[in-house]
Amino acid sequence: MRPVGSKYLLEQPLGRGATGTVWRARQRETAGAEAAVPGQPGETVAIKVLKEELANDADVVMRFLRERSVLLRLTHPNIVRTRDLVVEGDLLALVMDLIDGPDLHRQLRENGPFTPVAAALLTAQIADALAASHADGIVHRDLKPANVLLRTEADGRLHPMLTDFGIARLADSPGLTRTHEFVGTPAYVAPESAEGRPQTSAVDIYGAGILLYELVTGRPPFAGGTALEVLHRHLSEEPRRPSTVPEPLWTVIERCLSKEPGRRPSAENLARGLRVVAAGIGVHSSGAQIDAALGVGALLAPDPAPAPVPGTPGAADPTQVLPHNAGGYDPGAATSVLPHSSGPVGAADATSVLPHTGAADPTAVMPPVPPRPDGSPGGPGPEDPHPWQSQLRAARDRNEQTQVQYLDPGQDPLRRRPQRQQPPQGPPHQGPPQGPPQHHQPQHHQQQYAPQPYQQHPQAQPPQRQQYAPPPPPPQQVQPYTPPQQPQQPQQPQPPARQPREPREPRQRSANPMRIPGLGCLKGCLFSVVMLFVAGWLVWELTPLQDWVAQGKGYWEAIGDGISTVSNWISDLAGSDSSGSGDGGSGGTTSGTGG
Ligand SMILES: Nc1ncnc2c1ncn2[C@@H]1O[C@H](COP(=O)(O)OP(=O)(O)OP(=O)(O)O)[C@@H](O)[C@H]1O
Repeated sequence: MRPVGSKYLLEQPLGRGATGTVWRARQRETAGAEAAVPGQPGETVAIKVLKEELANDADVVMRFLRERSVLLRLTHPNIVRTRDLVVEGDLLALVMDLIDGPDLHRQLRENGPFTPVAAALLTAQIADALAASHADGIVHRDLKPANVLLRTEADGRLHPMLTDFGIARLADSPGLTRTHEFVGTPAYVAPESAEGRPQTSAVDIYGAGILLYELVTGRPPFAGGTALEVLHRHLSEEPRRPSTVPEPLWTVIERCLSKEPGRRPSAENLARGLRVVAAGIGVHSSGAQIDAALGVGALLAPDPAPAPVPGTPGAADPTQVLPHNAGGYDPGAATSVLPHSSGPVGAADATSVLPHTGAADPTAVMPPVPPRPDGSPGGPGPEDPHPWQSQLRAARDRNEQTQVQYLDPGQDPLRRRPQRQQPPQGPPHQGPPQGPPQHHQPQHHQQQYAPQPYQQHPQAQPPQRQQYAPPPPPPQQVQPYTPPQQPQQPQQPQPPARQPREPREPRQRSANPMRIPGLGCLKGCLFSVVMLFVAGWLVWELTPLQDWVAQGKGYWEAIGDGISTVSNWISDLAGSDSSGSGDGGSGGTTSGTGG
């Protein structure tokens, strides 16, 4: 057990993410006034120990200290409370309430999609949490199912709690972004983040829209073979409505996923709209509730003053106390996806950071941008392309290094998620199924909400408690990936031609020289002939065959002679035995006379 400061003891790792490892820990002594929750000795807590790369970055430490008060004051029934922040030597840690329950990502994998009503009500609670944090000027920036923990209430209901608030913000260090390594969750990245445009709290609404879509269908709307393909789809493709999603719920999802941040609803309006939708799509909904749900679009007004994300182009940072960076930080460098260091981490899935070679889930390590030709560390200058564009180029140079695929959760020892059936080796999932009736509808799991098939939607499936089996990948519908236009960019290098296969080593034969593979083979035949030859020679030499042949005897005659010789020899032997027993002294004479 490792101490964290003087007040906490790490007991057991609970899981590992891109920014650090979360531990179950125990409080040793009551924390001081600097902690939001002093706690009691013996109390169990969760502690996120930030990765060394973050802890060793002076800018992150500064930000950690500066934002301490912001993080500690953020309290809401749907937000995991940060109790304390520990800075000790090389260690940065966030002490949180321990939530005994799975995260939403795991819940989805184990139980399949939610019913539309359950998904709407759950997302409404997440929107409540966002509304509270946005009102405080805090943008989450990494909203996804893995960051929603589910606490089981006394009555069995699942209570969602948003976690990892401020982590993206802490990790958004100029020092780290200067190294040009980015980690992100492409499946949940808002178009403006992917493009490096100014970001506001609307990025969280986009994330909520993706999450809501995933809750009802079992998978995010934009997937692809590589992280870059996924990002490109966020920028260029409109999501398609799966037949299982009721119309009013689709109106909400569509507005959240608007490419234009200004069209997305505020978190508060999103929460309200989702509750109206949930009330209007149930089996017991009244006519008025149904009408209200159908008119939900009117409720989804955008936020007139969205909270800006500090450090993104054009965004002011209202909480800025210290100079953003003494080292000439280019804000443009921090605006891609969640910046972070490198390193393969357990997958699972969603936020998982995956090995460069591998592939996995909608989360991947963005490839590091190579240093500049002049050998400098590679920090972007004012004329340089946006980091994401550099990422594009680097990834294409590296060819397939940024591939993302679903990672077998069984390979992730930390998550220990159940095996997810991989779709057969077909094209990656390209969005929701559409068009003609589907034969493989995802099975909804019901949670604690009443199953309420949507009355307006004849195709809505009744929820069933069944083992989740993801639907097979729908037919490919996306155009081949083309990177964004870049007039100033030199011609992108073509991916290297496929290397010819190395010649195989000659096949190794068995080391056993005596092995006869079969009589049909030449070796076996030769060996058999040799054996017969040797056996014949031995018979010729060791038997009286030569004599018989010399005497010109026939075969049967020779056999008869042989038999009589043997029988004589036996009878002589028997005679000598009996005379030997009757007269021991004359035994030798009898034998000699007979001979
Ligand atoms: N307060 C908590 N109580 C109990 N378990 C937690 C708590 N916070 C996180 N966990 C668990 O720890 C694991 C790792 O959490 P973490 O937030 O590091 O992962 P992540 O969200 O996948 O990664 P990322 O850092 O990229 O967001 C998750 O499986 C989560 O369920």
